[in-house]
Amino acid sequence: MCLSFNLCALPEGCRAQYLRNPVSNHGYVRPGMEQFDTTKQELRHSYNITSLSAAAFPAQEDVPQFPQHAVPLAHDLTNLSRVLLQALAYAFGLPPATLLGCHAGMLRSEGGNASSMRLLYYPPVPPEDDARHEHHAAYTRCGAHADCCTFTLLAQDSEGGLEVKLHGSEKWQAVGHLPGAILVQTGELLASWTTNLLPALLHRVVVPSGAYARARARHCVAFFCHPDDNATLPKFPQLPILAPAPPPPVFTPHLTLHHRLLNAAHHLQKRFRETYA
Ligand SMILES: O=C(O)CCC(=O)C(=O)O
Ligand SMILES: [Fe+2]
Repeated sequence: MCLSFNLCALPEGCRAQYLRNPVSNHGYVRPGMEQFDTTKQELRHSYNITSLSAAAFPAQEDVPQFPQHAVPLAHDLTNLSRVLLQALAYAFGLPPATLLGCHAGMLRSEGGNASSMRLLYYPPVPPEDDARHEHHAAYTRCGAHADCCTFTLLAQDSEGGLEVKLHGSEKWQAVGHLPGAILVQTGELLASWTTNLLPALLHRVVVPSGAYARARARHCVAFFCHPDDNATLPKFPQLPILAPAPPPPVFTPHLTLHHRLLNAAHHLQKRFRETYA
């Protein structure tokens, strides 16, 4: 969990060599490079991992033991995703390997699959800004969005701030910390495939109120499970137990894209253009 912090502690010039590659999506994302809420400053550092090859990681002298910690974690989260993909197929009455087959390339060196693991580090809110901006309006940690993937696995520390808006609700609800728990967030592709029977989960990370909490950093690991670029989307049966289908979501800035979705890779590239400066 501290890998992203250790990376952020490096001098700016040193960090620059690890900046995110816009084609592969691999690398360091500094605050401001990726913006979900353009009305606020988003205080977030991230290291996106889309390749597990040794050359893809920060040098040992810059961040000791980076691959030794990150690679096993990435394998664990990939394997957990595989279990969930089979469970999803089972729940929808599809042959168990149907979804696995569409996600065969997760974090494989050959490419052709956009899955990624993100090590997120949210720095403390600087005290001088704290005093200047009343009501904490100028900063947020992560603006509201839904993830553009099949689903996301999220492991957060105990600092708090993650909030979700459940389908059909107008209310943001805090996600509490359960030690060892992994939150599964439905993504836009799953919503599209299931014609919104499993709507994409809107979420955000707010800066907590209270000087003590605001002066503390937050860490999180997210794994974005994506289908293979060339995957043929499976047709999900409309199961009677899940009927009636819910109405289309109220706030879905990106949902209309699904109706003219050519494939998952096109959709993702469009989202990257929208969120990365
Ligand atoms: O830090 C978190 O809890 C959420 C991060 C997130 O939503 C994202 O990176 O897409
Ligand atoms: Fe997200």
